[in-house]
Amino acid sequence: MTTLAHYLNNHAANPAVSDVITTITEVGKTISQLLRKGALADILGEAGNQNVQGEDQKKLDVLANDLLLDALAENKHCAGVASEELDNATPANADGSLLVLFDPLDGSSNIDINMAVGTIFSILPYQRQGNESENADFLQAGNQQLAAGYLLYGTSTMLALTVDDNVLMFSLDPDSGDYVLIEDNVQVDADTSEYAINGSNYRYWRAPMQQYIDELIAGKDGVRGRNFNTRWVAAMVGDVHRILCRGGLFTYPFDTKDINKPGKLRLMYEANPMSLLIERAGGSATDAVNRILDIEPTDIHQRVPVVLGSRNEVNYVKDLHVQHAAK
Ligand SMILES: O=P(O)(O)OC[C@H]1O[C@](O)(COP(=O)(O)O)[C@@H](O)[C@@H]1O
Ligand SMILES: [Mg+2]
Ligand SMILES: [Mg+2]
Repeated sequence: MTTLAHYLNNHAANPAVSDVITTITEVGKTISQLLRKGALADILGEAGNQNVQGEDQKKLDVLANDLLLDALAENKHCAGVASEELDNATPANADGSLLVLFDPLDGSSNIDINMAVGTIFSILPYQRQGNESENADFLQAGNQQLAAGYLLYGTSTMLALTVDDNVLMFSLDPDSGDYVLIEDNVQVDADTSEYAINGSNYRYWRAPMQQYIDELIAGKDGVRGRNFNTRWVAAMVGDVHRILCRGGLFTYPFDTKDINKPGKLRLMYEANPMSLLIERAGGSATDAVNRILDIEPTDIHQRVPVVLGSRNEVNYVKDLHVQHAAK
């Protein structure tokens, strides 16, 4: 049996990165325990505030954010954190060599209905050690990430982690409190017949995305010549986890529902970490055309359209977008 602690001590290259991963995953245990208690822990419902993005915060969004913030402030390697729930990045230890970004609670609309939620994290190098970190320090492309992953609080708690080019899956043993390695070198199938999208936004999508979904719905009677199946967890962690387990395509595409939001998902603490996991597992991650990991960020909370998963299917979507642009 290989535990996360054993793996990080014996196989991971960067001890500072390992230490920060340990801090995040320890907080994950606390969040997991709170979720198991559910309503009995008074963690459900609204917090009564909005975050910087104008979204109503749930109690658990705030709680998970505070737990991560407090724990990372104590970690000497962490120079600063940026979070979905914080207006600006918060400096931690000026001598730290790492910056940590997180979505403390992904899938907030699932909290109150006892469905899967998660925590997504990304670790970047900090270049200006000895100074207090600020927003600009975080504005690095996703290809600079040193490690990334998510905790999925589902029927069991799982950790998907990418570090040193490897993608690993761990399961939290509730008895021992250890994350136990269940899969090394996770790979995503290149082909799939399963896709995830919030179809209620159809009328707001661009023509190539509408065409793509029309083709999938036509199934064996259309140009694709085979049937496709829809799955939608309403938490990106859940949908990406399914893709790491059995392939698939996940998209939250560009839409015109709100002209101020060119996509729902956030680049720095949702799309980038998930893209690193998916690419390292042999899949693809794009904004429909461009590689997400090469996007140069301009804002820690910027949004981006996301199309990721099995690479032949992601390429199919990209080709449709390129063809439409050439018309
Ligand atoms: O409400 P919708 O349109 O189904 O959107 C669901 C998407 O929004 C998100 O919940 C956004 O994340 P947060 O819950 O962290 O804001 C994604 O995880 C998920 O894929
Ligand atoms: Mg999220
Ligand atoms: Mg969130």
